[in-house]
Amino acid sequence: MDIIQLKHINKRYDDGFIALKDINLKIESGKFYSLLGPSGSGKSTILRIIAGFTQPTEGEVWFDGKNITDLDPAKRQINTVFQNYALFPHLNVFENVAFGLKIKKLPLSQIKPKVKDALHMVRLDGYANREISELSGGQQQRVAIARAIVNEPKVLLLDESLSALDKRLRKEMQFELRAIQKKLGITFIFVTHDQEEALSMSDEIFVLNDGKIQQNGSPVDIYDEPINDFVARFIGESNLLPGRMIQDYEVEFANHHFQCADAGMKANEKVEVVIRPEDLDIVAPEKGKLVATAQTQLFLGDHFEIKAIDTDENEWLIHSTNGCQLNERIGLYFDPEDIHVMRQHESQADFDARLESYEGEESNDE
Ligand SMILES: Nc1ncnc2c1ncn2[C@@H]1O[C@H](COP(=O)(O)OP(=O)(O)OP(=O)(O)O)[C@@H](O)[C@H]1O
Repeated sequence: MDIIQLKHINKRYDDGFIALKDINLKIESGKFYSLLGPSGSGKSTILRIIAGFTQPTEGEVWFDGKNITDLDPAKRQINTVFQNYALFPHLNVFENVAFGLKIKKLPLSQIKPKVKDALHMVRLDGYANREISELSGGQQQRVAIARAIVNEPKVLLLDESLSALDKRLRKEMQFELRAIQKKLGITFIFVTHDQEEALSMSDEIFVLNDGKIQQNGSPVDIYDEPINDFVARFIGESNLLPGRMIQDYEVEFANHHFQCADAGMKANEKVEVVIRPEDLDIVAPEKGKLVATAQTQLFLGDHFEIKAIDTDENEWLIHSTNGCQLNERIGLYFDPEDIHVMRQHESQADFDARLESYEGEESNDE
């Protein structure tokens, strides 16, 4: 069931800047979503519109079957965890978590067990009397989550809320957040510009750029079938080459013809081809689909990262468990289903039309 729906949301800020352009999205209950995009793409604006802190210029926000576009943020069953956690430094852990319940004038006899449960959920049993300044970054993050979940929201919004943590702690909190979401069974909407974070945590990702949703789908869909070159470049590393459709299931690039898994484009249509670095294997030159010369090689612990130039002068990035010698002639091997074909140089209007038909197909599938 959809818990949140944004319908044709546009946002123009007071200075005339258009931050969101016709945003439509559906959020189901009980799932983990990410809004993923570069800085300035409009992620936080979407979150603030869902929370009610920012009003859309046009469009509607629906929650649980009701239009809540004009509803006061405090009356929405939605809580937000901000990037800086916004904890009260002069209050201890218990008081921070209890704050919202006290505002609601709940008696202490009801507040106490609720705070205890929330602290247990984020594995901070026994920390109730600690001062905020006596906590690590990860613990502060967990207090902020406890403070949000103690209100029993149906949706929790998290705005870049792991970005202040160091890399190791961030990884730990990614697992923890996912575990908390599963345990609570409520919807999380997580804003991040980190594609690895979004891929590893989410049931579904919305990729944003320039105030528009570029693609939405499961992490695997988005990684394996990027809809345009922005998504292909933004999500993971890619080899992107210009090509041409010969016929269904046959494409030309790097001056060769290849079998591929794509159909439905016109013969001769210009396309862009994506092959992920980990889908390339290094083989003997006579066994390769292309022949290339290795230029650089880095050992990254569990694989080699190799750059090579093929006989048509295209540069390739390869992630392989086999290394090679510099300047060695190598064969590059890939399967037809590892070739992802996208239309080339689409105008914005063509892109929008295709996105619309793609979204139409998705809703037909439901
Ligand atoms: N109050 C405002 N007035 C004018 N422009 C704004 C305002 N708030 C945000 N913007 C602009 O709207 C665009 C989207 O901002 P938003 O904060 O939603 O992006 P974001 O994707 O969350 O970026 P970041 O990852 O840097 O937080 C940016 O270009 C930003 O400068």
